[in-house]
Amino acid sequence: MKTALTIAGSDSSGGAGIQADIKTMITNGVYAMSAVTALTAQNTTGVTGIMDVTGDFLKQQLDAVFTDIYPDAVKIGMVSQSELIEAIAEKLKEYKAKNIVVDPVMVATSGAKLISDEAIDTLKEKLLPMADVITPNIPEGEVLSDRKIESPDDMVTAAKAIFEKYGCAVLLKGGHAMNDANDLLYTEEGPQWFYGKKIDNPNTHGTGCTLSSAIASNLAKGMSMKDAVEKGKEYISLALGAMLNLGAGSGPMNHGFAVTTDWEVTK
Ligand SMILES: Nc1ncnc2c1ncn2[C@@H]1O[C@H](COP(=O)(O)OP(=O)(O)O)[C@@H](O)[C@H]1O
Ligand SMILES: Cc1ncc(COP(=O)(O)OP(=O)(O)O)c(N)n1
Repeated sequence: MKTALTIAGSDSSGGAGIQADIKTMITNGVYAMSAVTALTAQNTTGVTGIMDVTGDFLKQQLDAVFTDIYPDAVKIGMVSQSELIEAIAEKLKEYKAKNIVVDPVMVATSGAKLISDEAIDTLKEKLLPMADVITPNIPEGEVLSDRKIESPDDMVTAAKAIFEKYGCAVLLKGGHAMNDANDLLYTEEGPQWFYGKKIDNPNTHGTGCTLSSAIASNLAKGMSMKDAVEKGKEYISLALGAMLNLGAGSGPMNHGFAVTTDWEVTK
């Protein structure tokens, strides 16, 4: 069985963060492991508290994982402090991690800031150059490219700028800010659009975490970047399309839409 590691924050409501990542990895057929960067007290209406782990403890978790069950892919999500980003960069280098997917999580849909300004600089300097692919949404793409993104043409210009700056593939996600759920992958082969029908579902909590984990799972299984993105997008469309409706705010998706509840022990 192929293996994947998520390095991210815990979402107590289970819709985003580590919990979304693990559900996604299981449903996509890989063995899931985690290194927790922070605990959040969070539900579908917002984030009420964040408690970061220490850099040393994050390193301990990464040592424990990499020296025992080596991950075929690594997904990185919420990392709010520079010290933690530096710890991740050091360990990924030490263990020669492969298939690194960085979701540069900055602000939750509910409006909570999930990274310090100083840590954004460290992310740019230390982690993005190590990534195989980064998956910013439109506001994150604006921060990384230093330009406004207001149209599909702007998406191409911004993704190219990020690709050239950090030397990794860029999947700029159109989901939240544009009319359609069209995402743009920029690689050394240039731009490629992945078109998606916008699903009329207000429950989009954790879409970014979920897509990046699906892509990491697909890379772990040996897919090309294009296939990993295409299949990842299919997965998120099905999870959103399952129309789960939980909580008072923007609720979670049904990550396990393909999991059956009527299994039986065969004798
Ligand atoms: N309503 C929707 N219908 C279909 N796909 C969506 C919808 N909202 C987001 N997506 C898709 O979910 C993925 C995550 O994108 P996005 O929601 O922009 O990320 P983030 O959670 O980081 O803001 C993208 O593939 C995007 O196109
Ligand atoms: C612990 C934690 N990590 C990441 C996020 C943000 O998740 P994302 O997938 O970008 O989803 P939305 O916040 O846009 O719904 C989070 N909320 N919590």
